[in-house]
Amino acid sequence: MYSEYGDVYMMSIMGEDEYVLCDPIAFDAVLRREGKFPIGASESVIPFKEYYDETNNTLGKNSMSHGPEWREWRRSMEADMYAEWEVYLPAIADAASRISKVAGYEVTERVDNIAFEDFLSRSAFDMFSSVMYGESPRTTDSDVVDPADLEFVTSTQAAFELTGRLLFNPLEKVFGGDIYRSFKINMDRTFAFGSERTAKYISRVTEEEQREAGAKEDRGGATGGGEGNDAGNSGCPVTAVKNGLVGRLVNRGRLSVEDVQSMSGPLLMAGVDTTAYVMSWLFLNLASNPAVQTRLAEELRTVLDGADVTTAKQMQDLPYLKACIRESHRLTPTSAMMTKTLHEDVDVDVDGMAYRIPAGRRISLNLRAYPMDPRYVDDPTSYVPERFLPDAVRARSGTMSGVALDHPAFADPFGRGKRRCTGSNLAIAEITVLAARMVQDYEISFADPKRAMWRPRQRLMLKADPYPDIKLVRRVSS
Ligand code: HEM
Repeated sequence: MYSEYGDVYMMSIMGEDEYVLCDPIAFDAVLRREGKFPIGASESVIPFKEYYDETNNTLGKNSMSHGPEWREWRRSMEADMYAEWEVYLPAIADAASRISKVAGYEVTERVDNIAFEDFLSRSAFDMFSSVMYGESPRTTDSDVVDPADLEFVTSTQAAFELTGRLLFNPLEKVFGGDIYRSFKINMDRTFAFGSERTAKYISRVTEEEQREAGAKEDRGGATGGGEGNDAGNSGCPVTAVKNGLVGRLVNRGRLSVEDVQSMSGPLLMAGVDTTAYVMSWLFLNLASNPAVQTRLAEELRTVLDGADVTTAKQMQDLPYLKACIRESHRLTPTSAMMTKTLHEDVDVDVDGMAYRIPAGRRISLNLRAYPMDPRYVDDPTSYVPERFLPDAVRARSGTMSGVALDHPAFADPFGRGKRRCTGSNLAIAEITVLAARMVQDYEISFADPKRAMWRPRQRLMLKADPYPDIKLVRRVSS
């Protein structure tokens, strides 16, 4: 569309006309007008919105609204989601290390092997659960996996996939078709699982605390009133839940235990397959480009020398890994658009022409236009992480290439402004830690290079279809 119509055009997506801008600087004018209670991109995912209405999930409804109730919902968890990197990195690193230990066997060696794409969904679930509950459920290890956890992974995967299909076939719901029925079953399972897991976790740690307190009392050392408990004195009954996001949310005292339970399903839903899709493109790009992988393995060896990434400093010291992730987003983003809807009309200037975009009309920034334009980007269809190394970025600063490659709108897949993804730091940490571990441990390639062909397919996010079979071979040095 961009090459045919230029910097601004209109198109109809999901039955609604929307403006599409290609210039990120013009899109900045939209962002500046988003106001105090911006409309979130998630609000256009109608199947979720309707599901929350039907199941009377108040926090779910708040998350998909744009008034004071949305802000309160967001504030109730933001501080814990955007916590210091070091808070969650060790748990993520532990999960990633367990994942990588079994990856070669599970994906390549076992007769009944796990498709790499599914392995990544399980990996994302293991890492995110480690963040939520302080320990990994190890769904990537077929010897120890709990079938209930596996059912969760399959249900979210299905719900995610079916949401995409429903978006493009809204009549499915009207006529109560199979896609809608299946979507509902999988959403119910996902949410029941999240709530139940969280309840179990909270009661387990509460019991542990009571046992510890009892033991202290027996030794005559009990002080009472929760004193000496670094989980805080919020008045919350679950003072012992120190580990993990769930514990931090409960202990902050803005949400009740029941609130956290009802948020767990939606958070797992928002945090698992999104991350898996981004990782699936990254590993696909690495498998397609062995020279890049070799250079990355060399950087990891030099900086980490076999260790896991557990500190923010280590993350900073891996510019090539960062560039690989950044280049993967440029070449194969999980969504081709960043979308906003404003409460008021906005005037946008593009090439000296003024466009008035009415309130309530969707406006998108095309993430594939400038970053793939050969006038601004050399060899745009190739995967070249070197273009995102600090020297290259500095050299093009102030040029159109700098805009096309380095404008913040193109930096990552998490959106911008007040509705930016609350899980962005967690997702970046998970992707970085797992990629660092896997590339240190394995050479990642296609099982059958001749048959490794795919096309991007639009569901809720863009995915490679069919996802090629991946082969993992242990690196000699590891
Ligand atoms: C790589 C993985 C992820 C991607 C690509 C992603 C992408 C996005 C995008 C594009 C938005 C909409 C932003 C907007 O409205 O402008 C969003 C919102 C959101 N994301 Fe993520 N996300 C990811 C991981 C996560 C994780 C791990 C969580 C953690 C639970 C999470 C929780 C949320 C929530 C709660 C919102 C709603 C924020 C709001 O409306 O105020 N996401 N995400």
